[in-house]
Amino acid sequence: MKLTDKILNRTSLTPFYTFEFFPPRTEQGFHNLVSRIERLSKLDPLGVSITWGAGGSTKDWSLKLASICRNEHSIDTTIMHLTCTNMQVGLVDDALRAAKENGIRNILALRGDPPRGEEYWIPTDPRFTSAADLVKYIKSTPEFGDYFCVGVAGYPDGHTESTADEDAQISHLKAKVNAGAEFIITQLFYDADSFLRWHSKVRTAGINVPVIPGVMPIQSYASFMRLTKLCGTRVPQQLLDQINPIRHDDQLVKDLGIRVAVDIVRKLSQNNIQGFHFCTLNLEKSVQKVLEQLRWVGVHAEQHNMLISVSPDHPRSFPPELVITASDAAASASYSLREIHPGSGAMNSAGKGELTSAGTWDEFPNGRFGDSKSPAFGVNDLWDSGLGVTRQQALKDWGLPTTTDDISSLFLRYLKGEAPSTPWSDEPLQSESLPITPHLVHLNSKGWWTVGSQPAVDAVSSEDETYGWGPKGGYVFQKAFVEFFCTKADVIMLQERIQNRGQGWLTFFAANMMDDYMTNLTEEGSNAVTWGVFPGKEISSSTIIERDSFMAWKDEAFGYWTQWGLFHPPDSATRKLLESIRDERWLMSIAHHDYKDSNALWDFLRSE
Ligand SMILES: Cc1cc2nc3c(=O)[nH]c(=O)nc-3n(C[C@H](O)[C@H](O)[C@H](O)COP(=O)(O)OP(=O)(O)OC[C@H]3O[C@@H](n4cnc5c(N)ncnc54)[C@H](O)[C@@H]3O)c2cc1C
Ligand SMILES: NC(=O)c1ccc[n+]([C@@H]2O[C@H](COP(=O)([O-])OP(=O)(O)OC[C@H]3O[C@@H](n4cnc5c(N)ncnc54)[C@H](O)[C@@H]3O)[C@@H](O)[C@H]2O)c1
Repeated sequence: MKLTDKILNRTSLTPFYTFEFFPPRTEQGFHNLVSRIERLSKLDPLGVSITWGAGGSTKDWSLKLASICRNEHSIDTTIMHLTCTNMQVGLVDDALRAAKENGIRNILALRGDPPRGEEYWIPTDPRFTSAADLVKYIKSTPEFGDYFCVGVAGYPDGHTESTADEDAQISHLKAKVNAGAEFIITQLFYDADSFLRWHSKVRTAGINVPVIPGVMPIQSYASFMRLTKLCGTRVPQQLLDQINPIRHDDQLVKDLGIRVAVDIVRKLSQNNIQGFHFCTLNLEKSVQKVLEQLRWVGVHAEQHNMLISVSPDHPRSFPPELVITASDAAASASYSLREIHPGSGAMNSAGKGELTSAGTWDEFPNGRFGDSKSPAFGVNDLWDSGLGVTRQQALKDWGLPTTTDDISSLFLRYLKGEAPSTPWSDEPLQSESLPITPHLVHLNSKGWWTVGSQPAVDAVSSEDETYGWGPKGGYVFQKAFVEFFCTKADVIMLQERIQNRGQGWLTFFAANMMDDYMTNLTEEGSNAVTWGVFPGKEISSSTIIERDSFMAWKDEAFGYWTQWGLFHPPDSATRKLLESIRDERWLMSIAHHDYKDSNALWDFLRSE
């Protein structure tokens, strides 16, 4: 069903809400997301939306997920995001056709990555340079025009790239509506007053289609800081003052995130905003809590709904498992660090409290890269926008390498703080890396280009400024690991040394672009390399290195060589170098399990 029809046909005055999901990185994550969406559909969202990886990078998974929502979970209002720039010729039509064949009637029409100029030399569809082009195209193509309800994005805090003032940006939004857009979903924001001011300007400008504000309950300090930066969202000082002192306590951060989302939604709904778009980050607990606290789901919702329904004959009904009692509410008020992994049986248990127990297994860990089975695994940005830098920035920061020594030199400059980033590390080294920096310098000097690492840590306070995470009063542990690109000969040499001299302390994964793979772990082998022990909780592992997560990450890691190369002409020495490295090198991850010996990994790697 078209979203606009669904909005028009509503009888309840309770605001509506939609949930946004992205296609997970791993098959297990995908499978778990499907169950998650099924559970969340019981919260009675008006619809769900599925993001589209930049340039079509997730096209098959986005379509599959949208189709499952529409056809298996009977979420008749499924919105598929679709970007148009940097898409290969024909992909827009293919995607629209596939959506139509699967009964998906709503498209969020987006521009996507900034259009690439000729300098990129890849064949992309020249018809599309902005979202307005896509809206016009859908609406003017007989095959699609009437079938799809088309929405566009709005930016209450302004668009990151735009230098235009607010009025000009609102005129641009109006141009998208004039082109045929029927609803607007907004970018995330955390200043409700500022949103209301922007919204009233939007209405004054004559934009009358539904405007659905994007709300993201904060899930972790790191993802909040990263995503607000990427989206150009202004974070009010008051919120920074609240979150900064608790940033090491994941539980308190999640609780704050729920409170902030509830406050924003409450304020907006008191000011006649009729619907909300929740960015779930593929997690379910926070959104569920927000809706409970607003009393839009649960036993209160029925009372609330009865009170404000337009027609008392048609109150919104809720499935019995969502009707929570006072004791359930008390139990769910405190989160459990318990990891209920899929397959343990808990995922399938139906009935009262189902959402609470089945949905929490991956709330924590939310550490460095989490659990590959989690639908939320590997979320670095919301739509896979890749390197996230402009060509000018890439040239400025990473130069024009033509030899492998130039590459080593970039990595060394990064480690010394002289280069702000590498394609694999968009932020400067974290303070935890300082004690191991000389070792990293040594590895990079010999052409083992490191992309990630951590030092060994033995029972440091969970409140420690550098290493701490999780609730207060706990202790955290880390095994040393390092991940780097090297030659196949290096992988074979290290494999032999690990086997002959590692005394069982070292495990590794290595793979190349073509999925050739080596490890000394068994098929099911898994390494928890970061864990914490907290009062009254089970042990929590926040970083696990295992086959699936490594293989998902290595695809991304090799993809960055390709994306870096695209900044340079095909015949250039730089492009050729980057592509040959991508095609020939391996990515290797080595962990040392003796976390009590902080030098063990580094001594091993230095020994000849
Ligand atoms: C709710 C939401 C969902 C999203 N989902 C995805 C997703 O699934 N996948 C993905 O890759 N990205 C997604 N994005 C990100 C989006 O692709 C980027 O923000 C992109 O940079 C801009 O897309 P747009 O559709 O808003 O572009 P446009 O509306 O085309 O605007 C792009 C830029 O050009 C400026 N501009 C263009 N024409 C004019 C004009 N005539 N006058 C003035 N300014 C102009 C705009 O102000 C803006 O700065 C999403 C964003 C939002 C808010
Ligand atoms: N299963 C896996 O093997 C897997 C899966 C996903 C991600 N990853 C790794 O996780 C990293 C991304 O995780 P994150 O977003 O939490 O990263 P992060 O920013 O937290 O960095 C992780 C750690 O690596 C250090 N680091 C950063 N750049 C480095 C470099 N060039 N050399 C050595 N150390 C460096 C940082 O200081 C930090 O201590 C990737 O770089 C990758 O190494 C691994």
